[in-house]
Amino acid sequence: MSHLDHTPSTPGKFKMDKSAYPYHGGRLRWHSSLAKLTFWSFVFIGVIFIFFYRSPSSSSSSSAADPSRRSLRTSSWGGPAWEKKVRTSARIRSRNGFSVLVTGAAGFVGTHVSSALKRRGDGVLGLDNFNDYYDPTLKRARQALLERAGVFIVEGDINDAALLKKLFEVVPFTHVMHLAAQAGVRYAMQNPGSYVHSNIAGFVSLLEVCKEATPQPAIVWASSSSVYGLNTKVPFSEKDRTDQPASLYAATKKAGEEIAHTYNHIYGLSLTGLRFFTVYGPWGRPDMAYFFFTKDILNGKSIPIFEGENHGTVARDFTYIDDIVKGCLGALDTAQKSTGSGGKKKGPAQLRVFNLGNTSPIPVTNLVTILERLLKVKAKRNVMKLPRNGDVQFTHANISLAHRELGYKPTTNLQTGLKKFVRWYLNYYSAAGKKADAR
Ligand SMILES: O=C(O)[C@H]1O[C@H](OP(=O)(O)OP(=O)(O)OC[C@H]2O[C@@H](n3ccc(=O)[nH]c3=O)[C@H](O)[C@@H]2O)[C@H](O)[C@@H](O)[C@@H]1O
Repeated sequence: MSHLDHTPSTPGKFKMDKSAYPYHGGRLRWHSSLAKLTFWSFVFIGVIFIFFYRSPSSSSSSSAADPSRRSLRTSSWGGPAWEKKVRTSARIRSRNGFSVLVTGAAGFVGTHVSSALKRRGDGVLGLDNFNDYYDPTLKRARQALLERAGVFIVEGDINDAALLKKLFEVVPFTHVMHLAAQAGVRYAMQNPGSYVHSNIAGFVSLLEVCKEATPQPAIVWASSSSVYGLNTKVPFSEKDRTDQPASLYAATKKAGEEIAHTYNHIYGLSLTGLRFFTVYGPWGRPDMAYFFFTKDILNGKSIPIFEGENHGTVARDFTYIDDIVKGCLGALDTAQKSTGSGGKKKGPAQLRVFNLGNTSPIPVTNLVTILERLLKVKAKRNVMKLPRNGDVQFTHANISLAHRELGYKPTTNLQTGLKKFVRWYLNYYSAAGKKADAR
């Protein structure tokens, strides 16, 4: 029974008792019809007014019109003060530096990459729609962090072509680091539309604007280890098949790789896809297992630990955020220029895909043991069969291509990386708790 079923019936309050109306004459009926007509006219005018008042203007984020994005605000942009902020944030401060548009800048990887670029003197402008797929206060805290570093995040959606065009008018970006996406493997069963909206429509919207830009930027973007899907050949190499995705999330990332091929082929856009392997670390994503395991272990809640058929090990090639950031910067630094301009291809352009993993898969049960040691709390383990909702049993990256071409060399093992995560987690949430107590 839903709680609505418990709503008390209050006939005395809500039921109209006919006897309470003393008038039944013809004149009064005429009066009441006139009153009804006036009333409904007002309602009609009111509805029209509300409709026009609330419909988004061309300068607001289209995300607000799409409930699947769950963007919390209608952003507004434009105007001299806003343009000045955009320009200042994107200004290059080192010799041979880049000006980079980072989409998904308030996200986990986006925040780390933005601050690393800014630190070395590149110009960085962020773009993020601040949707509420997970706690937006964490995204706002990351935004505050970047603001202190001099990175401005424009609030808007990658599907907002007018906004993207405006950004390229204001700044001739040399590079785009495209990290905005609907992440998470299992959530795709709950909200498939949001994956299509961000990972496919959003990516195309961005590429359409990039291809028209003069100069065209070079684009580095986040694909995913999940594209290997049901591939059983390990370690996963870029040459392996990726045509058996196990989740819609994986399918949209795979689609992204094909879309990248098309825009490279037709328009001469330089495109580099990075297949991230289960990235973790400080300022991470609360929807990921290492993050909510930490929370639940501390709260004494049991944690679901997946295992394969016949108690088979479920393992991931967990990769620490600082290593991923180095891989992203390596990809930007080695990206060649796009060859087209104003929507026309002038010659062949670079098209690349790299694995960015750690090359040492760790069973999820070991991850939990490390967390128990770091948190000094025993986990309540609830071992269960890997549900059929998109998860694969095992990931393992072959990173020799990224090593050769990008100089990528991960140096952080899971024990060390989780130690840094736990330190951040305890600090961040104890500070947040103190703030809440003070309110
Ligand atoms: O590598 C990637 O490309 C992907 O990595 C993660 O996906 P996933 O590896 O599934 O990361 P988690 O959701 O944190 O799961 C980690 C491990 O914990 C396991 N798990 C997850 C949830 C749970 O309740 N119990 C459990 O045992 C999963 O099966 C998996 O083996 C990210 O969520 C994706 O956005 C990303 O694209």
